[in-house]
Amino acid sequence: MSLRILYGGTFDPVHAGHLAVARAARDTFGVPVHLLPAADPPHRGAPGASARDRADLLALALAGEPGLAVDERELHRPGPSWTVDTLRELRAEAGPETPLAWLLGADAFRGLPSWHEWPALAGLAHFIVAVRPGHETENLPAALEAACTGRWADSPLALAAAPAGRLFRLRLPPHPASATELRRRLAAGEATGDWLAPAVADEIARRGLYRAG
Ligand SMILES: Nc1ncnc2c1ncn2[C@@H]1O[C@H](COP(=O)(O)OP(=O)(O)OP(=O)(O)O)[C@@H](O)[C@H]1O
Ligand SMILES: O=C(O)c1ccc[n+]([C@@H]2O[C@H](COP(=O)([O-])O)[C@@H](O)[C@H]2O)c1
Repeated sequence: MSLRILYGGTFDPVHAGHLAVARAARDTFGVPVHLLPAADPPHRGAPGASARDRADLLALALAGEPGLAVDERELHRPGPSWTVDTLRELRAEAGPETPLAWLLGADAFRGLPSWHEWPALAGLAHFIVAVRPGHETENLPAALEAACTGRWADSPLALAAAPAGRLFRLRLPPHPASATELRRRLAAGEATGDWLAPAVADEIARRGLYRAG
């Protein structure tokens, strides 16, 4: 059974760094990547745009991109969008043998021990960790280092060969885009350069999103 890659995020808004990570995973593993906007993202304040707006912008960013698709399942579940719940849902649909992988940036990965029911995660999926400027995938916090020992895979093939429990470092040219910086620029009326897809920038302006006050 082929690997299914899931890429969760707040996507507030989706930017060129997200797209670079999703494309690199698609091309490295040769399978589609499903992007899941978090309705009520845990461990952070309320997003600057509604879940509906963020999901719509994500769909615009992915239009015409082969092998990248939006999965809105977290928008249909009340309460915090815990990843463990999403993975349990996906595991129930896919069955016990299908390899599942959760894709995330190195900054999010370092925070994994604070995630809801984090010891259960490795039994549900692999983790694919994308490089991000300023965030190492080495020298991990002790609890995470202990949980990762012996699980790092050198080849993408290792993830297709087991349903869950392995880790893979996704190498790509580090991309500096950040949604926090984008929201600041949008609120200040500053140029956003090439961090936003043109259709996304147009729709943000049309809906009046991320304006100051
Ligand atoms: N430039 C980037 N390079 C690598 N990974 C990234 C990059 N931007 C975001 N990610 C990863 O994508 C996922 C979703 O990120 P998120 O939507 O929180 O974007 P963000 O730019 O980190 O936003 P914010 O500044 O609001 O925290 C996370 O796993 C994050 O680590
Ligand atoms: O389940 C958790 O406890 C948890 C804690 C922090 C982040 N996450 C998920 O990790 C993904 C990236 O989060 P963020 O905040 O960097 O956009 C997104 O899908 C979040 O729902 C999940």
